[in-house]
Amino acid sequence: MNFTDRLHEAGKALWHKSMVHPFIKELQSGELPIATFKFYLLQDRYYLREFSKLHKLIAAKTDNQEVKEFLLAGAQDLKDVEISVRGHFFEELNITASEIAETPVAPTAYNYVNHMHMTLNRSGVKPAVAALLPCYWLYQEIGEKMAEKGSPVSYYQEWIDTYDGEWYGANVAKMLHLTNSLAESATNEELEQMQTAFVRSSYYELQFWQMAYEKQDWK
Ligand SMILES: Cc1ncc(CN)c(N)n1
Repeated sequence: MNFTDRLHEAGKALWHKSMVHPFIKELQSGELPIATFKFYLLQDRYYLREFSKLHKLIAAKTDNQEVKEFLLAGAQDLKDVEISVRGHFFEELNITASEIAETPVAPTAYNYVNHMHMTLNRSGVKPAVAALLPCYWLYQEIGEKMAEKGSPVSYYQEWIDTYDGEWYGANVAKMLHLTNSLAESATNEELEQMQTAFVRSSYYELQFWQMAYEKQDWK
């Protein structure tokens, strides 16, 4: 059993709740209000930028050349592909620069990002890499599942396609490989910290849909 199989098992119940969350169900059926999708995109813009920065921060802290190279390439890839696909959504959905500037980060997006920074600062590289993993892996599972039926709304279909493609799958495979190779040299305490970080990120992935669904604010 790979270490990532153990992680998958630990996150399974939370991942299932993500799969059946109304945000995902309605994205698939096409019933999700565009305003809810826009809210998600605005919060995810903040998230993806921080996620890309985290790749660089973790890369700066590791001596493992393979991990460093993948994280630096991953940070660039996020900008070139996922963030740029989102830029295209922003144009098509008329999300203006002032709308972006005036949108405060919502509590869950803020907490999720803080959790990853905290994991890196308190527990180091191995748990921090495990904290990044659900972002890659859960979206691949959701994208593949949703691609079986597709969505009648073109924006939603485009969103699904991002996570069902070859490029995305190759990055997930690489992240799984790196996590397993880091786990091989980890102490039991580090393995526990990796699992905790993975489960907490899985929790925040679930909360992220809910945040968008209820357009969460600080009130
Ligand atoms: C919150 C979140 N998690 C995961 C992904 C997919 N990389 C994303 N765009 N946003």
